[in-house]
Amino acid sequence: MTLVLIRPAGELMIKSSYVRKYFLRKLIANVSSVITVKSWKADQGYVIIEGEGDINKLSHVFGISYYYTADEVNFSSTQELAVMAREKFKEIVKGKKFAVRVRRNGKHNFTSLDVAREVGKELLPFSSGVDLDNPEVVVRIDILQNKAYLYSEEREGPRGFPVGSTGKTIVLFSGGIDSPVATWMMMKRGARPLLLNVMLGGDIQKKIIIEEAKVLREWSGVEKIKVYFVDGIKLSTYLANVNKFIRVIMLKRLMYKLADELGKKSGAYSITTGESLSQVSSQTMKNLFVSEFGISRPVFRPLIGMDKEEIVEIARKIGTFELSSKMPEYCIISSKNTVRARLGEVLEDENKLNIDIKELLSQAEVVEI
Ligand SMILES: Nc1ncnc2c1ncn2[C@@H]1O[C@H](COP(=O)(O)OP(=O)(O)OP(=O)(O)O)[C@@H](O)[C@H]1O
Repeated sequence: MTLVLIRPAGELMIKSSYVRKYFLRKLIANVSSVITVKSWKADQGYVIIEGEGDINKLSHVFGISYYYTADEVNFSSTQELAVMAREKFKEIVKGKKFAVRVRRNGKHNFTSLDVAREVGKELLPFSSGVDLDNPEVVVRIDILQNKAYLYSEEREGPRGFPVGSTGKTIVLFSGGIDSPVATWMMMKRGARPLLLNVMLGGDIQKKIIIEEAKVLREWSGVEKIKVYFVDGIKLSTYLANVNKFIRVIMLKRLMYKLADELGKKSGAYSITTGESLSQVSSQTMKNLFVSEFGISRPVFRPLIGMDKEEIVEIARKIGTFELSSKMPEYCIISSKNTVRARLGEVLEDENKLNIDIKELLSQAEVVEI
């Protein structure tokens, strides 16, 4: 059995005690999906877990700032603690420049610096000296009242809120580079994503999307991810009669309407897209206004202010970039697209289409990952 310490994201810990407990329960549920949790307790900004498994997997659990394994010791004086720290760390600092970092919670008649000095003095003879700025090894001690946790390596978590803690969002998911990143960013804020794809590209597109959803699933803890595949070819036949300059905007409106309807059915209160301002002609401010006009759910666009390089960097980090790059160009609805669609004209043409969004959605194929 290993002792795992988690420092939850700061945002989570400043909530009122009731709300904090809610978030912590979600966090532990998601942690339990990647390691075995035998027991856990929350103590002054820490979650202390007795468990086992591969703790590297905690790097994919939102809501964690830092995580590490540690030894727990009881102590009654700083001298006693320094001796215990010497026994644990003397081999690790051997021949190395080291630093001692102490964090302290609770009431004590000593400071963190007092402990760092005493531990430093004990370890000095085994090491090649103290270097506070560029140490080769760091000796770390977290003090919680009369207990101390000794460790040398702390790992950074992804921060954010636990997935599933802040509600569901319908993601318009094309499977290109942007929408997986937008999904991940909403998951980072605790949202559980339901992916909606308007299938215009056939089996290869579908296969890639499922693979991308599997990558995102590695970040979603206990929450499964559903993908809804809507028949896009059927949808595009309706668009054949629409003026080619507004065809793409019309398609976008229909996608938003599908997402709104799915949100109604599944209790999701928002829609997420991978749009970034003016990246392509359908993403000008005017066209975004026309696309989402009359949609009842708020549309979240986590990438709105990012450029392509920034988006690609995140896609690489989360592991979706390779898959997105394999996405073939599919069925061009129109290559001529206005940058300033007129709302009146679009709404008028939309009325003539007479598309049954509910029926289209009810025929969607659903894959759960
Ligand atoms: N076939 C589709 N099914 C569902 N949503 C889509 C589809 N195509 C586009 N979208 C949504 O519209 C957004 C903008 O798509 P667009 O094709 O204009 O730009 P993009 O830069 O290619 O986006 P992405 O990289 O996500 O494919 C996408 O991020 C996604 O949210």
